Amino acid sequence: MTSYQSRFHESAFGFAAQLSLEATEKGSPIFMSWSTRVPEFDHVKLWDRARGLTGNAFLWISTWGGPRIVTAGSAVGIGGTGSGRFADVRQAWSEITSILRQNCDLAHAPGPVLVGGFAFSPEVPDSMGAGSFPDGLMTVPAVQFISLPCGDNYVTVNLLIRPAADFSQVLASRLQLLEDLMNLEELHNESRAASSGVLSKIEIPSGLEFQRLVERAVGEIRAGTFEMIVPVRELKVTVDGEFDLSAAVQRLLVNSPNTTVFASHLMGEGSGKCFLGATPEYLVRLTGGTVRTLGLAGSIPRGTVPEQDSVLESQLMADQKLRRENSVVTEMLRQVLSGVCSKIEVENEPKVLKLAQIQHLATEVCGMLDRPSDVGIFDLVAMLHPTPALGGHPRREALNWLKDNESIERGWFAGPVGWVQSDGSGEFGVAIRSAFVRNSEASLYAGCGIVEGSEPRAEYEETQVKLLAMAAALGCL
Ligand SMILES: C=C(O[C@@H]1C=C(C(=O)O)C=C[C@H]1O)C(=O)O
Repeated sequence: MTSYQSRFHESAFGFAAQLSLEATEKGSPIFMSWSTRVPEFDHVKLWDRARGLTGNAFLWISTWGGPRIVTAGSAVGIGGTGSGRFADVRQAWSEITSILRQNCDLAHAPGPVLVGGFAFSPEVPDSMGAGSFPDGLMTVPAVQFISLPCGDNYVTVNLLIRPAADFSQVLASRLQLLEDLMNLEELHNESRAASSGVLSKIEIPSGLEFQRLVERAVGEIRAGTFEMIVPVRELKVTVDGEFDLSAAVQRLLVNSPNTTVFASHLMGEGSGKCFLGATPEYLVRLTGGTVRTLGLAGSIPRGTVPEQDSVLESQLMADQKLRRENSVVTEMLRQVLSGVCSKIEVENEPKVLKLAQIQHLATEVCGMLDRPSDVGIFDLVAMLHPTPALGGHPRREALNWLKDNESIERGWFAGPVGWVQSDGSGEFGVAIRSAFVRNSEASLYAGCGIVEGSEPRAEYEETQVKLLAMAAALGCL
């Protein structure tokens, strides 16, 4: 045991012993979150090691700022089902935070972080079988690593301490896990058979059928059923061997500017399953009562040379159809926030958000919560999801039509994925530009906003462009 590891032991065991006495005296449990500062670490290597050691690992690295997070294992898993999945998690998290105790020798330690995500729609039957992700699953990790924007890095061990119960075995195993995670220099690539080639690629539905779906959607728009809708398609790729998830995350980080890279790995039956992506869109960011959300809709490809790129950018800004798409989304966000916020600010005009292969119209909407103690991040998620950018407008009519007409299960695609801290701050991205990977099979997804005047062929091509980043990351272009 190195000297700092023995310091970890002394400090964490001392704190736990004190809390155990208190819990026994009070006759009720205490949730311990013990943190210490550590040197800078390699997030992707840690995540890879965490999934190898525990099966349950989460990574979040965002260009929106905020913390960079890697977690390992689970101290508490919180499931949520059906349309109440957000409220289920909110309730369980508030129970945990009400019995939370952190060691107070570190003033800025982040405390426990709740990480995970939710399915796009809980109403869709699970055709992915036991391999898929649940309606909602957020985890208080056994061990977490957080890099704060100020440059400080913390490691935290979380543990539920029950009255009159022995905590020492579980704590010792969490500290052992921490030690194993931190010994990165000893990390030899666990022998996972890397994929040696693509065996098959299947479009669901076929390109032609998807274009017909878009055509039907445009017909419904003309008939007045809804104003905007976002059909999604899937690309199922099978490879020989296994996908290299660590390389995929690394590639996303390097090749996807202006996005948040996330990767949630869970133990499946007998093997792991992973949902990962690099999303340019956030559903909600909450800090100190300030809410931010993003209207991201209206897209055009990037140019191959700078002159062509700026011509395309001007076209994007001038296109009335695309501007309308963006304003439908922004208006809904504004309306939702106006129910719970004051001082709402909406940018006058969209900005152009440039990604590697595509550029989007983006309008930020922000406000101050009127009653931050009553309305929290899970309430905001429940109100905002799904925005017209991923469902349609009006919401109910659009979702009903998708349920009857879209031939895939979205799973966690386009659902909220993110993290929350014990003070209620946190962020949820919209999980697009993502894939669900299990063994040798990956499902990549892409959708497109359809409004009056949308052309099926152009929309299909837009989804092709949106699939590129994930396909390149997984090595199956
Ligand atoms: C549905 C997706 O993206 C959404 C649709 C967009 C559009 O149609 O212009 C743009 C950004 C996203 O809100 C996707 O990437 O799959």
